[in-house]
Amino acid sequence: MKRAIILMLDSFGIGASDDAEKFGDQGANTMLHIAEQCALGNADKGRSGPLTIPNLNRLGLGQACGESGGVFPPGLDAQVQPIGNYGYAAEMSSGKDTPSGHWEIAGVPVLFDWGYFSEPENSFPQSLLDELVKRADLPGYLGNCHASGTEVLERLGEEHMASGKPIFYTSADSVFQIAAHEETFGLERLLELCEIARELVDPYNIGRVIARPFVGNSAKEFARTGNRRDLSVLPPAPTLLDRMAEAGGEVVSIGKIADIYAQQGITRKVKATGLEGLFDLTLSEMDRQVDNSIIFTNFVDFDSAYGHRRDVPGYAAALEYFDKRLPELLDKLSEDDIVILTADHGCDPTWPGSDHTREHIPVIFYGKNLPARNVGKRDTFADIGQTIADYMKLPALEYGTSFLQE
Ligand SMILES: O=P(O)(O)O[C@H]1O[C@H](CO)[C@@H](O)[C@H]1O
Ligand SMILES: [Mn+2]
Ligand SMILES: [Mn+2]
Repeated sequence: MKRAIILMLDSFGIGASDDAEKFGDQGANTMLHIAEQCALGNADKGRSGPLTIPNLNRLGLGQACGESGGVFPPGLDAQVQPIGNYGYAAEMSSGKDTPSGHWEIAGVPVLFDWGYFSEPENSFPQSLLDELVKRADLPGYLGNCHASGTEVLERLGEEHMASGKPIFYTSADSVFQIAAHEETFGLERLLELCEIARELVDPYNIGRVIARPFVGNSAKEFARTGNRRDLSVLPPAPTLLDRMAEAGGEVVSIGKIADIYAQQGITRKVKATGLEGLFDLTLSEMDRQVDNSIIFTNFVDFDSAYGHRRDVPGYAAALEYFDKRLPELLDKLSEDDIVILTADHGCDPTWPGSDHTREHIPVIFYGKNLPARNVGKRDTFADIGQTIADYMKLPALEYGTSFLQE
């Protein structure tokens, strides 16, 4: 049995890339800064002490982070001999967003520029808003600004409930986000509204419309639910996932993977909420023992619950939880399975603002028969997809170099 299990730790960057300055992110380093804050005793909420991720470190994560940013993350054992292939990759794509990162990993970098709604206030064109109000028969809208998704709920959630006007907001990413109450506005209605918005933002070249349903009765109680939906444009070319599906293999999407690839190349789709649920589902999908398959999980909480919220102890605790469970997953590997641990961009919780950070991502491959080594700096995330394509004996992708051939 031969499978590639891809564990995408959404936003887990390991050091600013050479072009980070262009994004205002020079010096950002999600992993290093979390480890530093933990080592300093500044992340003792709900957890304590140095960042404890021995299993990830054994695969080569500490070394990869050290090589990427020039500083070995404090608290991790620098003497450990990695058992994985480890390195780091820079992004070729123009943006530091989720689809760009995911598609490039699967061999399809985004070489064009996305459209952005860059004005902090009155962010959306009036004609777009008017059309959306008309087509979706809305009493109006709230927001129309750049915002953090949790702050905007605190600020406008109650007014939304009282008026029935949905909350429109965006960020530094190419997104049109719509927050609405699951019960008072209705989940179905929110999803329909997002479908209309998707059509209307196409001419603006916007990567995603995101439905952000929430529940709760007052500003203090509002909580976003697992019913988030990402309506993405199609990847510009076939990805690793399409290659696998065309070759008759199985491609399992766990979490938001299918949404991010706009359902392309996915043969099976399962969902769960939260780190624990996503981890459990990854294990149960592995238990199905389907030969010639890709099992691809997006662990979104690292990004949405901790990175964007600038929550260092939360991010650290999530990494430690993930690390603790990793041996269960490694125990399920057959002789020919490989596990890939990576990310799609950074979201340094010590960085100003609430946006992503332009960073290198970890490139960690582990398989029982894969000799451990340092694969160094990779010039594109696509090296990950190309290496998987090579390992799974799929036709070569257009971008990326397989490090199995080096
Ligand atoms: O602040 P929240 O709603 O989590 O939004 C974040 O999530 C979006 C998609 O990843 C990003 O564009 C960023 O705006
Ligand atoms: Mn992401
Ligand atoms: Mn994000």
